[in-house]
Amino acid sequence: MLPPDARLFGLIPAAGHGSRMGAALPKQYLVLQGRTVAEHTVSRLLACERLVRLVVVVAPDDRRWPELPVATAPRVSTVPGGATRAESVLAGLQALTDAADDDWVLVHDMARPCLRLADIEKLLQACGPQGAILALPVADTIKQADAAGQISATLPRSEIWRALTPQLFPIGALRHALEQALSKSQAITDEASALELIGWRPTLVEGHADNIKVTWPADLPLAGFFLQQQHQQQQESECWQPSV
Ligand SMILES: Nc1ccn([C@@H]2O[C@H](COP(=O)(O)OP(=O)(O)OP(=O)(O)O)[C@@H](O)[C@H]2O)c(=O)n1
Ligand SMILES: C[C@](O)(CO)[C@H](O)COP(=O)(O)O
Repeated sequence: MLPPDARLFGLIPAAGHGSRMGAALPKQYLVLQGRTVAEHTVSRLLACERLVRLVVVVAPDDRRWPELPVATAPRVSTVPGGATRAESVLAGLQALTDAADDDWVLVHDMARPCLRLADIEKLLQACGPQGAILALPVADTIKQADAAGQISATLPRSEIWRALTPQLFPIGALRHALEQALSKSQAITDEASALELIGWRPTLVEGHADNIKVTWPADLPLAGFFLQQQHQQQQESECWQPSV
């Protein structure tokens, strides 16, 4: 469990340009259910009342972010990102000047707008001393491919999980691990892999399958469906009255 006396900060890497989406604007500014992906995602994190404040890491040439209502939320601030996700996350950590090394940070992709508050709370509760990440066990059989696109191995499915975000770590440890990985030009695609490189073994916490990362064009209508489904479920639960 997150240490009761530790403060919790949020960090959203949002400095990417969404090349795989191939849209006319960065995917975090595409609209789903009447709001941008960015507004959905930031709102999901701000729903966590334990979050002291939230740093959003934006592209240095981002002119859209300041136009969003969430940009003026009291707990939100921004910092320019870098050329890679890891550099952007490190820039966000360096902006947490009011945080101590033993405070904790929740890193969540701006591209994951369907995150549930219940999953954030589950992560905070299940977190071990070496951090934790939301993840999903895989249902399909996993094949490893060779350079020619042919099967080179079938991996043990019971040991395979798909990493999601948020990913939760002590701020000092994450900053050190990212600095180490970047100084050695080690390719890392999530925060946990940087900690693994310094020998940490973060805890895997099962999340929900609707916490998808909007990456490809086909992900957009799916994320829209999940947002609509979650909104409907919330309305039904608010209207539900226990029978006396
Ligand atoms: N230099 C970068 C690259 C990515 N990200 C962020 O990291 C998250 C996950 O990255 P990804 O889905 O790859 O986003 P993009 O890099 O924008 O997408 P693509 O790789 O298709 O260009 C996104 O919220 C993205 O904005 C970032 O902050 N800084
Ligand atoms: C962090 C992540 O979402 C875990 O699956 C993923 O690694 C991000 O990868 P991306 O290439 O930065 O989208």
